[in-house]
Amino acid sequence: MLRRYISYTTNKFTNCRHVSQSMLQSTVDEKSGIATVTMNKPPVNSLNLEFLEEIITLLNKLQKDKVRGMILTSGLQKVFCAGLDIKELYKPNPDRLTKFWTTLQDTWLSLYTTSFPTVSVINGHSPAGGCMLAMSCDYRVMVGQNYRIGFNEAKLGIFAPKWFQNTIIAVIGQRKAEVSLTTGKMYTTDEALQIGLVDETCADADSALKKGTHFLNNFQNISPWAYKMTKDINRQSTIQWLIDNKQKDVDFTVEYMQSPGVQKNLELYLQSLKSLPPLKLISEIN
Ligand SMILES: CC/C=C\C/C=C\CCC/C=C/CC(=O)SCCNC(=O)CCNC(=O)[C@H](O)C(C)(C)COP(=O)(O)OP(=O)(O)OC[C@H]1O[C@@H](n2cnc3c(N)ncnc32)[C@H](O)[C@@H]1OP(=O)(O)O
Repeated sequence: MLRRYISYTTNKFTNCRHVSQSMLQSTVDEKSGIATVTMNKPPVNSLNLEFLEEIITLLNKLQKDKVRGMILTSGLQKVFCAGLDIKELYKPNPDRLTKFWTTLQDTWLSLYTTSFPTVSVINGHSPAGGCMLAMSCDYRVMVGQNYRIGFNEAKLGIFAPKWFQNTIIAVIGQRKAEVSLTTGKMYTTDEALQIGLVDETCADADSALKKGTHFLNNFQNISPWAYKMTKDINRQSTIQWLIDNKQKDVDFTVEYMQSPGVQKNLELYLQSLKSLPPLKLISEIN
């Protein structure tokens, strides 16, 4: 297990509080109370067990600190988040896979039900679980024209669980979600804006952070209680479904992922990741 550490410092010149874990950096602006959380797990911010555990720990901390909002972004050059770490799914140890999937459910529950508003600034490619991370925030701003976003699970020969699909339906609607999930299409920034996968686009990361802050400022005069109750009621059926079916979802996934057909598909996909030239894969799957 990676050595993990958390440190808290306050910078007296910028009035920002920094929380640094090994794969996540968080800076809270003292004046606005907005936390900027930067994912930094090279090469591609893939979601493995330890990374998910860090995300949950940080969300709990931000909740305890009563931040007013959070912006989630990436510190990497061209990837927001490459989705689930495929190494957690390929030739898995059943005990670890059980823990991984349970932690994934808990991460989603924590992020989807935060007591503070959340924005993702998508400053790089964002396939599958990476797109889901963005969908689980309240608002999305995508940067530039060079990146792709979408749900390419079908291209890996796997499918997204019900709670995952319902989260997408809540954002883009049933029909678009079905087409998007069954075709595995990866969208350009403009296409993503057009189908409602993202709320705004802009040329550079700085402007995207400003747009994110602008969205969070909408809540300055909204009671945190009214915000949280409204969000809970809106998202209740999907959240409740997962709470009621957590164990079933884990048992099914652990069995399904270990089946020979799924393992063969993942093996072929991992090989294609290695053999294709940089970024070819994402463009191939458009
Ligand atoms: C709150 C919870 C949120 C969400 C989750 C909820 C539910 C999830 C349930 C649904 C299931 C989802 C399934 C998935 O997410 S599977 C993952 C799908 N991801 C992909 O298909 C991305 C594949 N990667 C790429 O297309 C490119 O790597 C990318 C465009 C991202 C970056 O290209 P670049 O040229 O910059 O880098 P590469 O040379 O391709 O990669 C560098 C090394 O990283 C390895 N890699 C890439 N992606 C992954 C990954 N997802 N998992 C593990 N490893 C990955 C790649 O193999 C390279 O490795 P080395 O060759 O250097 O060893």
